[in-house]
Formats: sequence, structure tokens, C-alpha cells
Amino acid sequence: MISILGAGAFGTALAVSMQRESDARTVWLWGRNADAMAQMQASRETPRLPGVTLPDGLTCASEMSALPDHGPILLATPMQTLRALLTTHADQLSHRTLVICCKGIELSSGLRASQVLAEVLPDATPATLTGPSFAADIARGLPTALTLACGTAACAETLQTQLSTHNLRLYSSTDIIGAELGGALKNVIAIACGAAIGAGLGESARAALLTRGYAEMQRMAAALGAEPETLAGLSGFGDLTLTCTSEQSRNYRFGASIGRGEAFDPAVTVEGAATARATHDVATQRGLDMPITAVVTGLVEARLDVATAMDMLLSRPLKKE
Ligand SMILES: NC(=O)C1=CN([C@@H]2O[C@H](COP(=O)(O)OP(=O)(O)OC[C@H]3O[C@@H](n4cnc5c(N)ncnc54)[C@H](O)[C@@H]3O)[C@@H](O)[C@H]2O)C=CC1
Ligand SMILES: O=C(CO)COP(=O)(O)O
Repeated sequence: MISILGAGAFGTALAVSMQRESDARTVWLWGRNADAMAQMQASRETPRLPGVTLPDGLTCASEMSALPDHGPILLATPMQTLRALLTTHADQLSHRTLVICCKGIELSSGLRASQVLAEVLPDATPATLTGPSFAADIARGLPTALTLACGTAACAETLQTQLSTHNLRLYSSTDIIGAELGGALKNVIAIACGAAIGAGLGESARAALLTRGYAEMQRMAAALGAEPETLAGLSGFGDLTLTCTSEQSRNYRFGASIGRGEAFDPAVTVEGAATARATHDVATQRGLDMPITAVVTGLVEARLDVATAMDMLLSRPLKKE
């Protein structure tokens, strides 16, 4: 049995992929909105994934009391709502294996998702599922490769087997810190890349931001105890590449709207916006040089425009690569 909490684009796409493949496993998808979940259960559709049919066997529910009592639980709500989700449902979630699927740093604390989980539910087993994947691609059954990180190799390999599908290929890792940081920090760099393209600064500027942004990600990951090779893998470099180069990415599109001076729908989940400020604060506390993250924070908070932000980056002292 696989349970997924959060019936947005990603939680639903994972549920579709995991249920579609096999009658042998059953997927239970929870969302907080009772009407929306009843509608999904009846119509076998969701507005979050247009054109996708929910497979037979996938249960859509809004009552946490019906949470299956065995199997991993995937957490697929936005990062800034994770603590409230865990706190509200602590009775049902403690002592379970919880696979974090959100990407970000908590704004109020500067903590990664598994650190939030450890604070709220110290008896749960944390794992992370992250890497380059758009929900729409997963739901359509297109090939995708992700990282599944857990504290022990045995746990990571068990989850890898339980959650992989033919088109959703999971690689196991024991580096939760590195996997989480890759997924969180790449969204900030994607906003920078979107802003550069939106402002008409060109593909070369984007490549520079992507590469120097990757250097910032590696710097923070090293300072926080991640393994360097994790950042070079799917959850770091892989996801950075996808998010900084695709119009499908909400973080990239958000950045592009800033670059064009246009408004962006505030209802759309843009994890990099809060994570920019959270990362900037952690970098400042630790004395880490993260200039792209700093200017993205200024752009998100409307304290900077793109021309000024680029000027700040270009006027930094020349240095070794
Ligand atoms: N959409 C994508 O392609 C991918 C998304 N992710 C990550 O998955 C996470 C969720 O993103 P999406 O599903 O795309 O967002 P979404 O905006 O499509 O859905 C978010 C869902 O969370 C629910 N939600 C919000 N606050 C909640 C709360 N307090 N309690 C319970 N439910 C709550 C909303 O009702 C909504 O159903 C994000 O961290 C994102 O970075 C990761 C990989 C791919
Ligand atoms: O994390 C993602 C791709 O791996 C989804 O990116 P966005 O949240 O920017 O759409």
C-alpha cells in the first residue's frame, strides 16, 4: 500500500504513475478539500493534470482517519505547509516511513524538510524523493529518473523497490541532506535564469547564472554536510538543468514574469520564492558567498529590478573559477 498526502499536481501524478503500473499495489491519495476529492474519485479527473485519467484502484480521499495502516506515506504538499500538515496529523503519521516530496527550505526556521519532520515527529523514518520531473510528464507515463534518499541503504533500497515504476526510475542514496538541498536551491537559480531570459539578457547570461548558481549550491551543500557527488546527480545538477531551461517550470516562469515586468498568479506554487529568502538568511548566518541567491531574494521582494541585479553581479571583483 502506498499513501500520498497532497492531491496537487505532483502528488496526483505520482499516484497515477504508481497505481497505473500494477494491480498488485494500491495507492491512496489524500487531499484536504473534501469536495475536490469526492469529485476526483467520481470523475477520475483533476484540473491539476488536464487530460489525465485516474486509474482504477486509485482511491481519492479527504478523511485522514482512513489512512492505510501500513506502507510508505509520501508528503506532496508545498514546503511552507509541511510543518502544519505534520502537526495536524501527528497521531496518524508518527512511527511511519514518510517520504518527503516537497522542495524548499522552511522560511520561519531555515530548516530542510527532513529537519522539520525530525522536530515534529521524531519517531518517524524520513526519506526524500526528488529530482528532475514535471508532474505532467510523470502522469503521462514519460520516462523520468529521480533520487530516493533515506538514512540507511537498506531503507533507501526498500523504498526504491516499492516506489519505482517502469517509467519512474529511482536511484537510491543515503544522503538526505544533499538530495534535499539540490531540490530546494535549484528553484532559486531557476528564478534567476527566468528573470534573465524574461528581461532579454540572452542565453549566454542564462548559462552563466545556471553554472555560477550551481557553484553556490555546492558551496552551501558542502557547508551543511552534503556529499559533493549528490549535488552532481539527479537531485542537484539534473533538476537544476531541467528547471532553469524549461517553460514548464513554475519557478522559471515566475522569474521570466519578473524579467518582463509582468504580474504572476499568486495562486501558483513557486517554491523558490520563499526559499530564496530562507537560503539567503542561512548563507548570511554562515558567512557563505551566494550572490545570485541574494539578488533573487531582492527580485522576489521587489527591492531590486533585473538591470540593477545584473549590474550587482557583474560589478563584483574578478575572481578565479
Ligand atoms: N509539479 C511538479 O512538477 C513537481 C512538484 N514538486 C514539488 O511538490 C510540491 C507540491 O507541488 P505541486 O503538487 O506541484 O503543487 P500544487 O500547487 O499543484 O498542489 C499543492 C497541493 O497542496 C495542497 N495544500 C496546500 N497547503 C496545504 C495544507 N496546509 N495541507 C494540505 N494540503 C495543502 C493544495 O491544496 C494543493 O492540492 C512542491 O514542493 C513542489 O516543488 C516536485 C517535483 C515536481
Ligand atoms: O521541481 C520541478 C521539476 O523537477 C518542478 O519545477 P517547478 O516547481 O518550477 O514547476
